[in-house]
Amino acid sequence: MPGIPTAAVSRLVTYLRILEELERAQTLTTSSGALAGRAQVSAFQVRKDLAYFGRFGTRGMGYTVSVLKRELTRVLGLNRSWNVVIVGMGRLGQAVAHYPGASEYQFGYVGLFDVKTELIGKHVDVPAQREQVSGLGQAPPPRQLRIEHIRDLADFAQQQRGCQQAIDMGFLAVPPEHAQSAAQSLVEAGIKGILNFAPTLIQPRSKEGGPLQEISDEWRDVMVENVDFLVGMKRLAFYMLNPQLKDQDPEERT
Ligand SMILES: NC(=O)c1ccc[n+]([C@@H]2O[C@H](COP(=O)([O-])OP(=O)(O)OC[C@H]3O[C@@H](n4cnc5c(N)ncnc54)[C@H](O)[C@@H]3O)[C@@H](O)[C@H]2O)c1
Repeated sequence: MPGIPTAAVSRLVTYLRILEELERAQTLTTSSGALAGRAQVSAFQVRKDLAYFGRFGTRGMGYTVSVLKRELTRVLGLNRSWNVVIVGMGRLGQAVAHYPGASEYQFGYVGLFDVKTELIGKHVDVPAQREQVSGLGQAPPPRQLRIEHIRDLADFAQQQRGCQQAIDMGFLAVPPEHAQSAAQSLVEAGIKGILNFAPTLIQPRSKEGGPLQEISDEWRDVMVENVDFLVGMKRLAFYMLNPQLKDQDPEERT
């Protein structure tokens, strides 16, 4: 598959959300025009984004909502479960742990880590993982997880692998000055996906003695996604002051 623009993948998430709303409203079919209207992009853009992954509709007939929803769920990898640990159980870590939305997409918290003595051993309610992606069933009651010390992460990850429950992702919710070392702990524990909430860039470690761009083995294939709501606020401020500069990306024009 050729490289796919990040913006296209973000839009797929938006289309999936729209399809879920359509399904809740018991709408059976939709079209690229209708999806485009709700997603505020062009119909051409919707067709182009979907075409990266295959053919989902019938020309002139549009899309069956349930089929397109199922296909986008599959394309986005949301039809399988993802085991997640949260590193940093301060204000943000606790809020993320409690938020039930992630479990609707099979993101299940399996471990919570921190360094603060007063937090270690504390139990935190996390949402139970849903068996089905449909999100229509009754939410199961929450589970409790114990906050562990970050130095126990590698052993914990190994135990998880031993029972076929390998950790897929780590959510990094530590202060920026600790983000790099916490990311290193995740990577040394064999975790390949990092969702970094700290306002700092995580740098892959280079091979010892090698050139800077030569990534060390444990960092190979590690994916880092940065999440920062302040980026959205700054962009909003810019466009509020410069509304005439708000335009679609060139690739979004029909
Ligand atoms: N992306 C966003 O939109 C967004 C929003 C809010 C906060 N943040 C960022 O998220 C991070 C956390 O914010 P907060 O308000 O929860 O901070 P906080 O101080 O309440 O919590 C941080 C926690 O990380 C722990 N910690 C420090 N070093 C650690 C390590 N090496 N391993 C494990 N745990 C460690 C601390 O003991 C503390 O409990 C900050 O970097 C903040 O800037 C991002």
